[in-house]
Amino acid sequence: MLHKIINLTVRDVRFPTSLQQHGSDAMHSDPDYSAAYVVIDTDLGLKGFGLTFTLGKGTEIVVCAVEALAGLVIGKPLQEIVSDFRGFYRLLTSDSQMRWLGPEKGVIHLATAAVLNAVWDLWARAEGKPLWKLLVDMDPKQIVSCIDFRYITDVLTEEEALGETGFLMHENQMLKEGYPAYTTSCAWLGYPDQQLQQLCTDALKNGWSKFKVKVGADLEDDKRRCRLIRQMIGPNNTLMIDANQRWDVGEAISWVSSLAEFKPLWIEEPTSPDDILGHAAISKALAPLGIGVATGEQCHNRVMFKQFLQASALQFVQIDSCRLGSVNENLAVLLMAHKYQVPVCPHAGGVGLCELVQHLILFDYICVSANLHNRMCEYVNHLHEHFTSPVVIRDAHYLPPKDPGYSCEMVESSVKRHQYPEGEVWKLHRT
Ligand SMILES: C[C@H](O)[C@@H](O)CC(=O)C(=O)O
Ligand SMILES: [Mg+2]
Repeated sequence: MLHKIINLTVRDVRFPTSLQQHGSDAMHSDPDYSAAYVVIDTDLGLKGFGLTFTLGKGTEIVVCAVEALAGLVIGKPLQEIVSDFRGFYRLLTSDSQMRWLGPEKGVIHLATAAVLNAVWDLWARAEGKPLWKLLVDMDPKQIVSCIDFRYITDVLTEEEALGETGFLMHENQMLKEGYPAYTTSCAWLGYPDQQLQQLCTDALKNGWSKFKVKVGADLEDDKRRCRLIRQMIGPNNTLMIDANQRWDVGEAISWVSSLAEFKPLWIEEPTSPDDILGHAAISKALAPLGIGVATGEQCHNRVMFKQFLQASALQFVQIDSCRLGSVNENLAVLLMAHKYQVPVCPHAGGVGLCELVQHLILFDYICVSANLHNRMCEYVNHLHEHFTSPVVIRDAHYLPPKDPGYSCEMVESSVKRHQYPEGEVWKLHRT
């Protein structure tokens, strides 16, 4: 723990996923899965790796924001950071000049996530544990000491939070069976029906039973695609639909009502991610149809999640390891979701997100929720080969990672090839 941070580098790493429409949805028709990839060096040689997920062009802006935050990290001993992690989170999010860019939202918060993810990775490596195990082994007081309770004490105080964690059940069950997953990889919006059918057939053979379909661009297309998938997966498997913020509130209600015959468990991001009362209205209108509302991948911070929960505006909380202020802020959301008894189903559609978020949901199950009803973690099957400790999926379950850290170290040759604009992959695509 005597490691002192002596340097922080950040690189713009992009994958040309849009060429084959991987990751496409009703609002993001050309998504190049990308990351602002952070490496922190320490005086004793140990490194920490972190990232935040972005799409193509936006990455360069996040890289600038990470560079702006670097000065707050370099020179700090790891021990000093983790012995007052709440204070360090505040230092990064409350800098009196940079907070004007957020506060705690947008580019500056994505950058905060990248930096803090690297610090958590460093801490877990220093302890020789995968991050989920580092969290599970902490006593509840230490967990709670990592959380900034500013703006959420009307819903969750520090004392209450102590009572929401610490069951320590089911670790062995997770090690044996893993955490249930669903797949989004069969039905990105830009995939033709034939590809969708083929991918769905393969997924069923590989034991998948929960599927998410992108919707929202054209109602007739949505009906055809949902019918196709429902016919293939049968009545007992689970279907979810995701509109990526395409509709106004009234439109969301009528559009989703016309897809109700396909029995989706949830409609994800039906409207603007900032419209809490709009989500509440949609939730209320769709409840009689048995369809819940899921959101979170573009929910800025714990304060927004608090209000979504207070307003009964969502029935599934989708935490994101790179949108919120890293583990610290995600812990706050997990504990608030538990208080409201709303299931957490993490978002993972992006590069590195599966690798990261599996740690958080394992902690949630083992120490907070102890419940698997209507709970599952998203899985997408792209780009795992670029990580040194890629996720391991068995029978549609995430197996707990064993390597020390937060699983987001990238293979250095992959980083070099995909670095924008000088990597060889991008030289090829620009000629
Ligand atoms: C642009 C991303 O692929 C997005 O569509 C992911 C997403 O909404 C999800 O995984 O859910
Ligand atoms: Mg989504």
